[in-house]
Amino acid sequence: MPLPASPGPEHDAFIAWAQARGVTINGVAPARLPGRGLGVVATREVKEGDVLVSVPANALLTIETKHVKDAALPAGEDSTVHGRLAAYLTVMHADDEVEWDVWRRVWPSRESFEESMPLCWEEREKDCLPAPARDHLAKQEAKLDADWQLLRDHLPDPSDRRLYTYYWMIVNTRTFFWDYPTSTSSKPRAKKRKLVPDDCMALCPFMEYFNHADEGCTVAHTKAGFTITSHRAYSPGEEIHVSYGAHTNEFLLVEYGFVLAANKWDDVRLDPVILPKLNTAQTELLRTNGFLGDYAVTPDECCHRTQVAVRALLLSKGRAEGFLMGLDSGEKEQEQVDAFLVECAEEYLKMMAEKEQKVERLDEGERKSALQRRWTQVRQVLEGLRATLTR
Ligand SMILES: C[S@@+](CC[C@H](N)C(=O)[O-])C[C@H]1O[C@@H](n2cnc3c(N)ncnc32)[C@H](O)[C@@H]1O
Repeated sequence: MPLPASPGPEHDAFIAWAQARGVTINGVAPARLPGRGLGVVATREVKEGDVLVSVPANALLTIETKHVKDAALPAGEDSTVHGRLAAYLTVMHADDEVEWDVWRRVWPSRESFEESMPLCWEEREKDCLPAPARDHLAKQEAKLDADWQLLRDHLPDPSDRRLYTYYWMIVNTRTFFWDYPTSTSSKPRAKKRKLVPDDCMALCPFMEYFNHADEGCTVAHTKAGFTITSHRAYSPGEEIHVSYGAHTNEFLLVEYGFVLAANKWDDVRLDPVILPKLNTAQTELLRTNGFLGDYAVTPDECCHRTQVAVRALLLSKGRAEGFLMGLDSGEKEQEQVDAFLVECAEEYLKMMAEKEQKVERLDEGERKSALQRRWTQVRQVLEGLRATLTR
């Protein structure tokens, strides 16, 4: 594979700046990749176990970084790391002197986020998302709104929600999990603070160039900083990924603005057809046992939660409980359960036809293509499942 050209002088300047801060880059470089913005490719033969990138803790941008602390943003209980980092970036937006100016010059534009991220879509476009993605988006909107309400008065323009949203998405899509927030302070033995996982965030120079795949290089961190180590061999010119986590395509669409063509973690949730069928007692049985919702299916199988929910619908409370508690293998009624699941798949296929028509009426562009891709995948999963269960 030919080696790609540098994506531009701003990237060369950023890499030189990062290296001067102790970032090591070994056998990889950023490149422009169709449909994925920038990504990382191998510049030589890479072997499994090669350390490709290392980033020292003092090169990270976290809420412990001195100039972030100096911004003196509210740090009370309700203030999230996500919100504060986004506020810091917003405060610095018009400051040309900021030391990391060269870094933000390699970030995607506001316009490109606004195309890809459902958070910025119009209501009629959001309405075309599958229900579980729409629910996830509502939670994300609530988080953004809480951060915005808490921090807006500390920003240069408290009415510019659009700019704050841009930096909030930068933090959302470009940070790595970092739970040693005090390691950049002068106290090396400082205890690890207890943070909720959502709040363990650091912007990591260069590492953020890596795109996601369902399997990728190993990302590790210690108090000293991060390393990215190859999990397999790569040829020169080949794209190298990290995995952002075991995420479904609907999670990726809402959190990162894309869906993967091949994703071993993907599934379709049957919630929109199963939940409305449950009566109060069935709902209660499932809720009290932690089985309400998230009824995942793939073309080959239905998850245990789905098996439990269908038994709650079809069997007596006692028998459903027996299965739920693992006292009954459930084999006796498996055929009945499978037939019911085929009906659910068919109902979903009928229901989604209406959504697909709505998608067709949207303007051409990235948003419509992402929705079309997702609904095609949903259809393939449901048709595959129907074929498996009627075989
Ligand atoms: C950490 S950044 C990766 C670098 C980014 N592509 C860029 O141009 O700077 C994460 C963003 O990259 C894009 N991305 C990551 N993995 C992708 C993939 N497999 N396919 C398409 N876009 C991807 C999404 O826009 C995501 O929000």
